[in-house]
Amino acid sequence: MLSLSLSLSLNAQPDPSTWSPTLQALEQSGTVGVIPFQLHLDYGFFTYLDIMNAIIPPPDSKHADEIPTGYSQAGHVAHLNLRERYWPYKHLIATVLADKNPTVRTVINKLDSVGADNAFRTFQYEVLAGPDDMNVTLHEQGCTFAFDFAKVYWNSRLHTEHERLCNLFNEGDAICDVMAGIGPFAVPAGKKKCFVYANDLNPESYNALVGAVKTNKVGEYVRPFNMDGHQFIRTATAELLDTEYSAPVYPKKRPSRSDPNAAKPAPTKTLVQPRIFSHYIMNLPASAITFLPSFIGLYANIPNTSSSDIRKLLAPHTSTPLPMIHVHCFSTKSDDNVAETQEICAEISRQLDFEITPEREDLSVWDVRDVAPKKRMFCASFRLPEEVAFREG
Ligand SMILES: C[S@@+](CC[C@H](N)C(=O)[O-])C[C@H]1O[C@@H](n2cnc3c(N)ncnc32)[C@H](O)[C@@H]1O
Repeated sequence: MLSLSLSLSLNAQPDPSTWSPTLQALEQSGTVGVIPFQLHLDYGFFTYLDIMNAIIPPPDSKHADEIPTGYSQAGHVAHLNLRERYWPYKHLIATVLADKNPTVRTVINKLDSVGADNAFRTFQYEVLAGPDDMNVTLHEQGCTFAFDFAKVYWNSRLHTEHERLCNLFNEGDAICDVMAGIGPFAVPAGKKKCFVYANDLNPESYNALVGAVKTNKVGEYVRPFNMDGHQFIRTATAELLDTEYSAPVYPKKRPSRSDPNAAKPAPTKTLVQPRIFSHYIMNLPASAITFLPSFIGLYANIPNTSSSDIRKLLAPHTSTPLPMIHVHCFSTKSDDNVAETQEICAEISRQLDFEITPEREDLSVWDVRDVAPKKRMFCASFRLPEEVAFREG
């Protein structure tokens, strides 16, 4: 905690020539009187920005950036990404940030860009203020997540994207989350009573996901896996086709826990797990598009199940459409995202060896967020083409 105080006093015989013309006029007309007064302002009075503006030299033409106000927060950890110009002030910035934000206990500075050299998207960091405690607990979409921020990927700035995709899912849908991390799509989808197969290659993410499934009581709906995503797309698809499973749905109001004699209420209905995923999510923007070849011949090469049997599970034989694929990726930035949409479609087409055009009715390219001055994150969503899913080869 810093300490800072400032006293301002008007002396007993103030010099009216130093006053503003308005104050002089008001005093002369007798409307106001001027008396000695001492104003004591301490550290608590000043905001983070007041203090930074007073301490950090103003930007010059070479450094036109502003005082660093941006940070992201995961539980009690605030995560700065300071420009070089602010490095000499980093401990001061961090201390004031922690002092001025009651929910921040630890402030860290990122030392490299997320996952530049690391498949699990974790990062090197230094602690600038507070204890080196990266075990955080946080809440998103009414779910609780506890994890070691040093060992798994997390980004609070993706909360609207997590929510946007979860809003597309309906109760009883089967969802395949190929790079699930600690479960910010999977666990809320499970709360919505979707049947989720959730996977992450990072064993630490998998462990945190298992914990979140337990904490949020979604074990009947979410199954965690720990394997490579390419393989998972195929094994999860085959396993779902081969799995008979249903989950009872109980009335919302459960009897009081304090009454040991209260009987468990009867289920109001039973949800039957579908044999076909409605949605595949692939949030690994640096490389998820390169996982698309795993969808080629997805339904043509299932052990012990012929593709004609699978066709019978799908429209037009039933009301089940082919799955939607949501693949995250990076591209450049423009005002209208037109060139980026074309470029993303071209890359998807190349990976699937099947043309996906921007005009396609089932295609959308969603602008998720800007991640760097010239870099934007997108989510391309499209329905898996029948020709791709059933391609023999
Ligand atoms: C950008 S994070 C997204 C995690 C989560 N979906 C979210 O929104 O927070 C990407 C995740 O992909 C995982 N990952 C990296 N390579 C993978 C692979 N080959 N197969 C499966 N998961 C992988 C990482 O461990 C990381 O948790």
